[in-house]
Amino acid sequence: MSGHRRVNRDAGPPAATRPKPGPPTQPLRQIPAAEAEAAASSSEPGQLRAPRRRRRRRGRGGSRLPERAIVFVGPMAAGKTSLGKRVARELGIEFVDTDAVFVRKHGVIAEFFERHGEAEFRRLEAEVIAEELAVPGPRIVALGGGAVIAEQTRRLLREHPVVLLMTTQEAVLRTANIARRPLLRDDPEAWGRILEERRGFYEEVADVTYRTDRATKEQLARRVAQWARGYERQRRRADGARRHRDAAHEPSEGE
Ligand SMILES: Nc1ncnc2c1ncn2[C@@H]1O[C@H](COP(=O)(O)OP(=O)(O)O)[C@@H](O)[C@H]1O
Ligand SMILES: O=C(O)C1=C[C@@H](OP(=O)(O)O)[C@@H](O)[C@H](O)C1
Ligand SMILES: [Mg+2]
Repeated sequence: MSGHRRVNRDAGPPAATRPKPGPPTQPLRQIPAAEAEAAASSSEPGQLRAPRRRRRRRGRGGSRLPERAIVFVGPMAAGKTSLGKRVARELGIEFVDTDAVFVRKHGVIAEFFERHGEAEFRRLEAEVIAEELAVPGPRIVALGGGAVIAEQTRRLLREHPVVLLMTTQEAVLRTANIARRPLLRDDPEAWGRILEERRGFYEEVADVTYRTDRATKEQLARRVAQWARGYERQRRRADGARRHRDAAHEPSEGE
C-alpha cells in the first residue's frame, strides 16, 4: 500500500491510494543495534505494569496487522522463503510461497524453464502472484527473486507492505542450493549481475529493507515481525499528517 519505498522503520508508510514513488531516499537500511532489540523485547523485572499497558494499547488496535499480504521480495537466496516462514510463525499468520504454488500448478521450476523458457515462466508466475495477492487478510507471501520484473506485479505491490531482503553474492554462494535455481545452475556468479539488473525494481517496491547476511534468522524474524506489527499504526499516522498538511495548504474562501 502505500506508497513509498521506505527504508527507515521509524517513518510511517504513506497513503493507501498513492503509488509508491521511487527511488527510496536511502537504498539500504542497516540492521538496528542489538541493544535496541534487546530493549524492545525485555520484560523489565520489577516493572509489572508495563505489559498491562502494552496490552491495552494493542486492544485499541495499535498493533493490528494489515488486512492484506505482507510481501517478501529480493534476489535469489536472500532468505525470502525461510525468513518469510519464520515471520509468519512469529505473527501467527499463514505463509505462502508463490514459487511453491507455481510448482503445485505447473511443475518443478528448473524443468519448466528447460521445457518452456523463462518468458512463459514469468507469465505464469505473474498470474500466480496476482491470485495470491488478491486473497484478503493478514498473511506473509514470499515471491520468487525475479517476480518484480513484471510491471503488473510491481503495480499490485503498491497496495501491500513490502519487505526487501538483501544479501551478498558471497553469502549466497556459501549457503544457497544453486541446483534448484535455473538462473544460477550454470553460472552461480551470475547472481550479482542479475541483482544489478533488478535493483531498481526492488527499490521501487520496497517499504523496508533488511540484510540477511548480517543477523541470524531468529533475530531477523523478530525484527521483521515487529515492523509488521507497527505498520498499520505508522501508516495511519502518516495519512493523518498528510491530511493535516493538505488542509493547511487549501486556499481559504475568497483566496
Ligand atoms: N539470516 C538469514 N535469513 C534467511 N536465510 C538465511 C539466513 N542465513 C542463512 N540463510 C540461508 O539462506 C538460504 C536462503 O534460501 P531461501 O529462504 O530459499 O531464499 P529465497 O527464498 O530468497 O530464494 C537458506 O538456505 C537459509 O537457511
Ligand atoms: O530470481 C529469479 O529469477 C528466480 C528466483 C527463484 O526464487 P527464489 O528467489 O526464491 O530463489 C525462482 O522463482 C526461479 O528460480 C527464478
Ligand atoms: Mg524462495
